[in-house]
Amino acid sequence: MSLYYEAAAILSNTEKVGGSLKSRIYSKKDLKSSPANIYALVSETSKWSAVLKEVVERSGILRIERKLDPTLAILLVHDLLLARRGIAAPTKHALRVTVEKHKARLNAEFTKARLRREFVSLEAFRESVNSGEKSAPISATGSTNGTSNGTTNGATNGVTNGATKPKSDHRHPRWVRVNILRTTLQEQLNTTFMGFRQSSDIAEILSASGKDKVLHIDKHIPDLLALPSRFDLTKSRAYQEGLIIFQDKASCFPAYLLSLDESDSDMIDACAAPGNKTTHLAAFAARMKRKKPRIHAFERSAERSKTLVKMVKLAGAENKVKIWSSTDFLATKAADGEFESVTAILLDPSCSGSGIVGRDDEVPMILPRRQEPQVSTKSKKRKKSSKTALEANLPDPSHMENEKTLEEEEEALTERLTTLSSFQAQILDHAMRFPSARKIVYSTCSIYAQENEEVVMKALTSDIAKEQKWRLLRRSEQVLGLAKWETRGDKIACLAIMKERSEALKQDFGVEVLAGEQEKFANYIADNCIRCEKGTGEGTMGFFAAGFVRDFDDKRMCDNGVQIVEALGEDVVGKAKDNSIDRSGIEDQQEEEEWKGFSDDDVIVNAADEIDPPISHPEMSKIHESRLRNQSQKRWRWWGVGVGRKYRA
Ligand SMILES: C[S@@+](CC[C@H](N)C(=O)[O-])C[C@H]1O[C@@H](n2cnc3c(N)ncnc32)[C@H](O)[C@@H]1O
Repeated sequence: MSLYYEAAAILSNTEKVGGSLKSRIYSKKDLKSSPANIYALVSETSKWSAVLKEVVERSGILRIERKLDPTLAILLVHDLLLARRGIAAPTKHALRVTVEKHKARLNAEFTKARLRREFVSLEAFRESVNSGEKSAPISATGSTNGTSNGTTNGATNGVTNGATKPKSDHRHPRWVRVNILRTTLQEQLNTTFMGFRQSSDIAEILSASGKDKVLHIDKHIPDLLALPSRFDLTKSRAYQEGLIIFQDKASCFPAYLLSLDESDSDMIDACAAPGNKTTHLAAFAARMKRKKPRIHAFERSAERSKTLVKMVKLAGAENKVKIWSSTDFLATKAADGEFESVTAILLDPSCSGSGIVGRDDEVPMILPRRQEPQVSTKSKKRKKSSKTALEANLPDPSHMENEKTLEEEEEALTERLTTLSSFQAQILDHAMRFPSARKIVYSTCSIYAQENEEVVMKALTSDIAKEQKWRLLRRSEQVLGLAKWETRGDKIACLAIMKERSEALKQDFGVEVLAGEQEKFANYIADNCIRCEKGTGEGTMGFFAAGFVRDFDDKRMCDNGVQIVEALGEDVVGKAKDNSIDRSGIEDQQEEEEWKGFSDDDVIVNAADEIDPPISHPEMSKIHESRLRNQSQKRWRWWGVGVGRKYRA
């Protein structure tokens, strides 16, 4: 019986453990039931949850059985109605008895739910739900009001009360990258995908069922295919032998954006595990004719390093990749001879993972609403009249409790983003120090501007960027597929960041950027950045990528100041006072706040997992405290140093 309690507890995630549902199950040490059984129960119930919500609500069992909570109820009702052996508990177990008492009523509601969806048999209904088709909730009028991809409204446990409409009507396709280190696109089309119809329209893939043999060849990234979301390729020879790799389209942007050419030498993948981008880089490197570059792949976590080793081997990239297992990229010496010929760096650091599809939508569970017990009209009236006028005007205490939790959650998120953003800026700063590097691609699977545009803007105005003449890779210079990609950086966020700092600039240094020019600069930055949105018709996860370059030969081109002037026009106003800034104090602070690292407690399941370690290191709270104390002053100064100098120039 622990199976149902344990599954319900993991779904509720009251301890707010980070990571995907799968990793939460498999990393929990004290489970009595098998993790595989728990995961199977939860994911099967998830598929049916829109239907089961209706069945449970219409049967009214939550009103009668007060000890049953909605999560437990939906799991038990799933097994009662749909599992071959029914509820997995002794016949006399109290929970089993409680639910089985209502078997006739539940069965009747389940049949009605099936007929409302116009399925003549249970088999047809099952087949459809398993392929991800019509399990959508049915409204009172009988029309569907969403898909089974229930929304979580930002909740971390993947559970919704079913009252809200799912966020998006788009399914997420199964993206498959053909690994050209082992095969070719044509070979895969002739073998693994033999008999598949090719569709030029991604929309067709998004709406296809798991059984449809249809694929779409992506028009932005080479050797990338989209298949229906539930199409199972895990048992195919091609997947098991590394001929194809599951990799979201957005996650293919960074290696492609690095646009390796014959002038490139060695490269670094600074945050490599599980290795999707490392092996993608290796695939591009394999196309280089003149040189045989080496890829240095760094991974700080020992556990993840093992996965990296496996994935690199499976992809056939061992002879191209030097794996630096359990090695912190930040601890490398940029001037070390080993890295003297590194020309390109890929930075895909730990992030909030907020863009990942499958983290919060992975096992969407649409729960039935709690139902109040039926109270007789008489007692209702009595209750109502006993409330004083004052009591009636007080907010509902349960609502207050919710508000507090939301506030706390928001605060925790802000704190987390601040920490991540400063780590990301630090790693970008470090990458800019490699003497021969002339290309860097920075990426995250985050939707938050703090981890994206803000990091880019900080980096652009950092001392090292100015010293080493790094600038943003312009859209017009990007590889064609990505220059054509229409979803660009967040202009509004860029403008807000610009304004925020501009005010500080004015106060600290007397530099003023006129409103119109701020907008121009913000648009310029945003247009050179690339974003992917999740839940759109493009079928990508939420993602961000930006490139930085420096051209050794053309000093004018690579001058960061020139770039800003270029964006704003020569007549930009900059009335900088000649304030000399004591940089040493700022550097000392940064030294003190040396990065202590994240706890990497996610379980890596396969190479398709874009896993970011949740932050739960006890050292973190100490770092936060000191960081928060110093943060705002430091942030303004950091920005001020770069931009201030430019305007003084
Ligand atoms: C977003 S994941 C990378 C995903 C990977 N690029 C891919 O496409 O498969 C970030 C990884 O960077 C690692 N990491 C974080 N900080 C690091 C550091 N300072 N040095 C090396 N690895 C780091 C984390 O352990 C994590 O495995």
